[in-house]
Amino acid sequence: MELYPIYATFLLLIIPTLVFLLLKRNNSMQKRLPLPPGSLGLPIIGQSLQIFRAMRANRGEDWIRERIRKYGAVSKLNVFGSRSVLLHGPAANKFIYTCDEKVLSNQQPASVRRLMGERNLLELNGEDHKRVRGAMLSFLKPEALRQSVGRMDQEIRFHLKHHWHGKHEILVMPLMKTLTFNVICSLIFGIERGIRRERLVYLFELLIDGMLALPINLPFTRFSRSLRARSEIGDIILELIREKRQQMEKQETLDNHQDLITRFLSMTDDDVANPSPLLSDEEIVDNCSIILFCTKQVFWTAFMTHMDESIYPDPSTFNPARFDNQGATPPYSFMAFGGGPRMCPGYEFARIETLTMVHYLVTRFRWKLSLEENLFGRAPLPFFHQGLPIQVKFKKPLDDDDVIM
Ligand code: HEM
Repeated sequence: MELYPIYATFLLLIIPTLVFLLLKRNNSMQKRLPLPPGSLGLPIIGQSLQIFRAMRANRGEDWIRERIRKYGAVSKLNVFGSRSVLLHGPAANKFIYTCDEKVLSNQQPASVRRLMGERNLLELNGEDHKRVRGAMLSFLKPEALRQSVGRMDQEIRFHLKHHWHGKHEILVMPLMKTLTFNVICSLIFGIERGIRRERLVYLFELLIDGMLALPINLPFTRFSRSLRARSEIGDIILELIREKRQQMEKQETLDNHQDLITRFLSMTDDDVANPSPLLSDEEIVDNCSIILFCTKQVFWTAFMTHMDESIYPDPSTFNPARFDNQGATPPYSFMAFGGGPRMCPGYEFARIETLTMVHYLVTRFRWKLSLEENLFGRAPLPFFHQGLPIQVKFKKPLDDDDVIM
């Protein structure tokens, strides 16, 4: 195998729009094929610090643009100890999402693999990828999601009642993170509100923080704290698996659509005489963890394609309608949810959650921005300065009956 795409997880956190491919290690092929232009920088460090610095100063896009200007749409670089390739544009997006996995296979940097687990969907290829993705989609496809909309709605109403009602000003960004986490905890993990949910929130923050740190595993580093958090998250999910299995054995839980873990546990392979679980416990742990990571809206694979003026004129103006008519743009130009066999399986889930929230915002609230200028940055994850404060007024408060406690 010659080129490995580093899936969005780590580097795409910090380099919107880009997919990095590990350069081939096959020496004989290297002799025959020239490497793309670009420098690899210092050993191990490569361009990592430059990228971090640019991101922190909110100049990540400029850094990438400059690199593309200097070396073209395909260039080599060295990030976090991995020799990599930066690809840009719809043709590159198409290549990444459609090419044969013998040419290009999904693989994340070793540090990300340690944090996210070897068996998460982003790591899997071929039959394993198809099997696990199929299991996940059996829960996330629109027909199945119909059964979850009610609970999503409850979580959103509960959230509005507890975090928005009675307030004059709220910070949108942290609250939206809280809401997303609670929806995922309810629908994916099947965890009730309470101490275990709160512990999981805390641990996930540590986990994500470590993914943005240099991967040095010493007792005092962010990376090592993140590894410890990952281990505890794994224990919590394993505990949930044990509890749900017991419930299922006692037939206390018959609805295998109640959450994703229960769904996974209810699925077996095709061997009718002697069926085995479709997913191992390790696969359940890794894939539930990766969902939480995915929903922290960290995939910016195509950021630079979306900012390409030749495809989307005036790209910095707020105009979501520009993505409505995808027939008018070249294929693989709208990449917010990826494409091809790795297209985001949570697309409908995210859409329903967004629409439900927007429904309540429009029908129950009026709001206006508190700051004249709401500065947007990346550090390296995207964020609004001061958390995007808004002033809210209720048109029609939710009744107590609306919220199921
Ligand atoms: C607005 C919210 C979301 C956005 C913008 C988003 C974006 C993306 C993108 C761009 C990819 C493909 C990345 C690549 O191939 O390099 C992806 C993959 C994925 N997403 Fe999402 N996602 C969102 C929400 C969700 C949700 C709610 C879930 C689950 C409930 C989810 C689960 C996944 C998984 C498991 C993958 C890996 C798919 C595979 O490798 O086959 N995402 N997402």
